[in-house]
Amino acid sequence: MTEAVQGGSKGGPKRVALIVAAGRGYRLGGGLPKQYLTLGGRPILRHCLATFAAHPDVSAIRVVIHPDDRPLYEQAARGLDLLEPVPGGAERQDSVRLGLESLAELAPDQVLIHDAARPFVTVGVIDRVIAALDHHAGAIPAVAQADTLKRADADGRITGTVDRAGLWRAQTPQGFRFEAIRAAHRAAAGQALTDDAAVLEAAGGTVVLVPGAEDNGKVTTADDLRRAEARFRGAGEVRVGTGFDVHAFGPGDHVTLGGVRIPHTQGLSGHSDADVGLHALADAIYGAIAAGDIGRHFPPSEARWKGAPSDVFLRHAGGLVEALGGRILHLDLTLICERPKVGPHRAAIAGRIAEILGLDGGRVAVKATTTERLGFTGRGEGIAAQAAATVSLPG
Ligand SMILES: Nc1ccn([C@@H]2O[C@H](COP(=O)(O)OP(=O)(O)OP(=O)(O)O)[C@@H](O)[C@H]2O)c(=O)n1
Ligand SMILES: C[C@](O)(CO)[C@H](O)COP(=O)(O)O
Repeated sequence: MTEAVQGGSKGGPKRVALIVAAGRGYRLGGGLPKQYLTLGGRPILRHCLATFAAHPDVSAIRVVIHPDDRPLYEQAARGLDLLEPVPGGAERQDSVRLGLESLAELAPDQVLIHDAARPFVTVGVIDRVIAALDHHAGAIPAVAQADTLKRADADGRITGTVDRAGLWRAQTPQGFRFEAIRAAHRAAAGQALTDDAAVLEAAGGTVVLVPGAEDNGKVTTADDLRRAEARFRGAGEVRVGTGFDVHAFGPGDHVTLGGVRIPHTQGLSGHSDADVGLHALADAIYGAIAAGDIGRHFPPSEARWKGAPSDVFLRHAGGLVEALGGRILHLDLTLICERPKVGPHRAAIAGRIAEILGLDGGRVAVKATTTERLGFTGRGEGIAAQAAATVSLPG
């Protein structure tokens, strides 16, 4: 992604997600910082990155990392379109401040500050924070305190019962008008505040609560990690989707199939790069998660998709699966044409598809067939593609 930030897909404010991932995870213990531990087959950090990356109203994402974690970060961010990460500081508050300073040159209107250690953030929670920012300088998701609260001394003897009325547990993403929170963080440096709402409050700003989600908990202790892992062991389901697409031949000297440029005596005509293979695959993935089709997400009526490389569409479909906490288990693509000959390019196509989606090569099958000179593909009028996507979703 370029270092210039546009508004969301519907226009409107430039809104950047700032993910803080520079902590060491001392309370959880173990070798690897918790945000890089594997949960459901992916690093914990990857889960929230996928959700923000799939959100249409988030223009860009920056992650704040510990300098020692660069290789771990690269692995977790593989295939996602993110801003260059920046180094964090000793405390969360320092990491947020440094992240905000790094964003200043992009001049966003709003920022959503999120803990990498909250993997189960949902589009719904993000939407509620964003909606509140229309009317307020700051908004955070929170859940009401449901248990009776006790105060105790160092020996565990109760010294009082705290009235829980009006008490809420703060979550992230915490959303703010950018300049307000940046100025507040500068002013609060050295004050040791545990969330960004407290930083804006200290500067006299008003922050409102929106409904959070019990599932949007932070992985802090080994128990939290066990609970998070249990979610993925639950009764998940496997879904299969199919996709089909056709593009007609037109003038040109190459076709793009499965993300690979193949020299040919004609091109394929279409609004985008007419990559019939990637279109069929994207539709198969959308189908598996009942998320509409490629035309709904990327309407041909919109000029910005003219000539677009189709890996954008495929990555988007894969991102939606990730945002649901799911995984693509297998893709099977069949290209149907007399010419060009697909065989010599099959491995390159499979490799490119796996690269776009961050999959192991063994999870992508590419096949080709002719129609024995019958029908429109047989007459050499165009190329057709059909695809199947097998996807697992958490229970
Ligand atoms: N210096 C720090 C400390 C924390 N964080 C991030 O802030 C989030 C919430 O912090 P917390 O759960 O306290 O994480 P850790 O600081 O890693 O945990 P611990 O206090 O147990 O070491 C995490 O995503 C963490 O990576 C950060 O970016 N920089
Ligand atoms: C910001 C936060 O996630 C709000 O609940 C939380 O305060 C950060 O974690 P920490 O454990 O307090 O550092």
